[in-house]
Amino acid sequence: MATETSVDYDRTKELKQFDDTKAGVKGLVDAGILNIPKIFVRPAEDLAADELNSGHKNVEVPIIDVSNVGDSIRRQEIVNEVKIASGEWGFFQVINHGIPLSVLDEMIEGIRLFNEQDLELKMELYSRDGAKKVKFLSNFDIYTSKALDWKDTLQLSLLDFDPDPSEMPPVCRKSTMEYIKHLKKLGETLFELLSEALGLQPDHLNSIGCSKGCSIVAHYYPPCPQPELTLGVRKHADAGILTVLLQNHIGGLQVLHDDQWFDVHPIRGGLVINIGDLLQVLSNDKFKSVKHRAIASHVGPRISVPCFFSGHASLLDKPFGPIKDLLSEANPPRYKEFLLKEYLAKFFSSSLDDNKLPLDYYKQ
Ligand SMILES: O=C(O)CCC(=O)C(=O)O
Ligand SMILES: [Fe+2]
Repeated sequence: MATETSVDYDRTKELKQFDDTKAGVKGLVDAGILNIPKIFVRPAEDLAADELNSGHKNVEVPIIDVSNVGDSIRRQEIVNEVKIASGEWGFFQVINHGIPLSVLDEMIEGIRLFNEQDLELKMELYSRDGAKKVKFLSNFDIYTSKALDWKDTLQLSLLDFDPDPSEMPPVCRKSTMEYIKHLKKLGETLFELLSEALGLQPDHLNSIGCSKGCSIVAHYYPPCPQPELTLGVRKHADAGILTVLLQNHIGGLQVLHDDQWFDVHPIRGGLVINIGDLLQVLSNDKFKSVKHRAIASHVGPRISVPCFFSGHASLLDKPFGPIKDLLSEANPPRYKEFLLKEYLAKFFSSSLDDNKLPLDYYKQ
């Protein structure tokens, strides 16, 4: 018992020392470390378990070409592809979605510049304050996780998709504002397609507020000297409604499908879309929120910019559960109704390592 306490104490101290630098993982790499600190090393049993199910390569996460989505025949085909991908994989990539390549490239470049600017400027934003709309940090669950992830994050909460530009970090302000404008439109299109894929009116998910608010969580994964000992992001499912993820060319995102990890290969100009826990609930399990992770790598930086659509703030106090129009005697609700604010509080107070997901509390 005494030993356990002293081990815990040392770990807590190390975590705090790392946190206090406010320099994140990039700070470690800039200092020239050759061995990753212990706080990033995954438990031996997790490392061993990975050996069993790595690397099935001959099947790809579905790629959906959404050009001509306004053409009624093509739209039906796209809706069908979205339905199959959302039900079987929980993941797909979209291409020809209408966001110009220059906007995507500049968004990634803005995040690179943010992370590579003078440390003093980044440190000013380093915070764990949940109320802050713009903040920089490493590992949101730093003090509760089994091992830290090899990444730093810039978090931007965009309630109503209408941020005040002056709150954005200057170095990525213009690129982010431009990207957000396009993202809002793409979000609405995706929620239309997903509504149709569920057999609902096209505006159903938009009209309940699904596309009305999001958080952009831009990750910067520095090159890692011992990538086999850690991860970029641990295995988890996304807690929101829908995630739209932009990534640079490095790769590393993997999806769990049939108990195997599959790489999500970066496609230039493509965006990765995945169903979050809340859309699994809304769809009464027709769509799957699937576990995924990002591996660490000797090469980098990898940059990824997930946008988590989590709905309009007005949803927070209303009962949330499977969409009533989808329910019948043959398809009874698989979740009891809950309040989104309670669900989110559960998510943010737990760690990505927790076996019991917030969603499990409401399963019936
Ligand atoms: O960086 C990635 O590709 C994945 C990030 C992710 O899954 C997350 O932030 O929830
Ligand atoms: Fe995720």
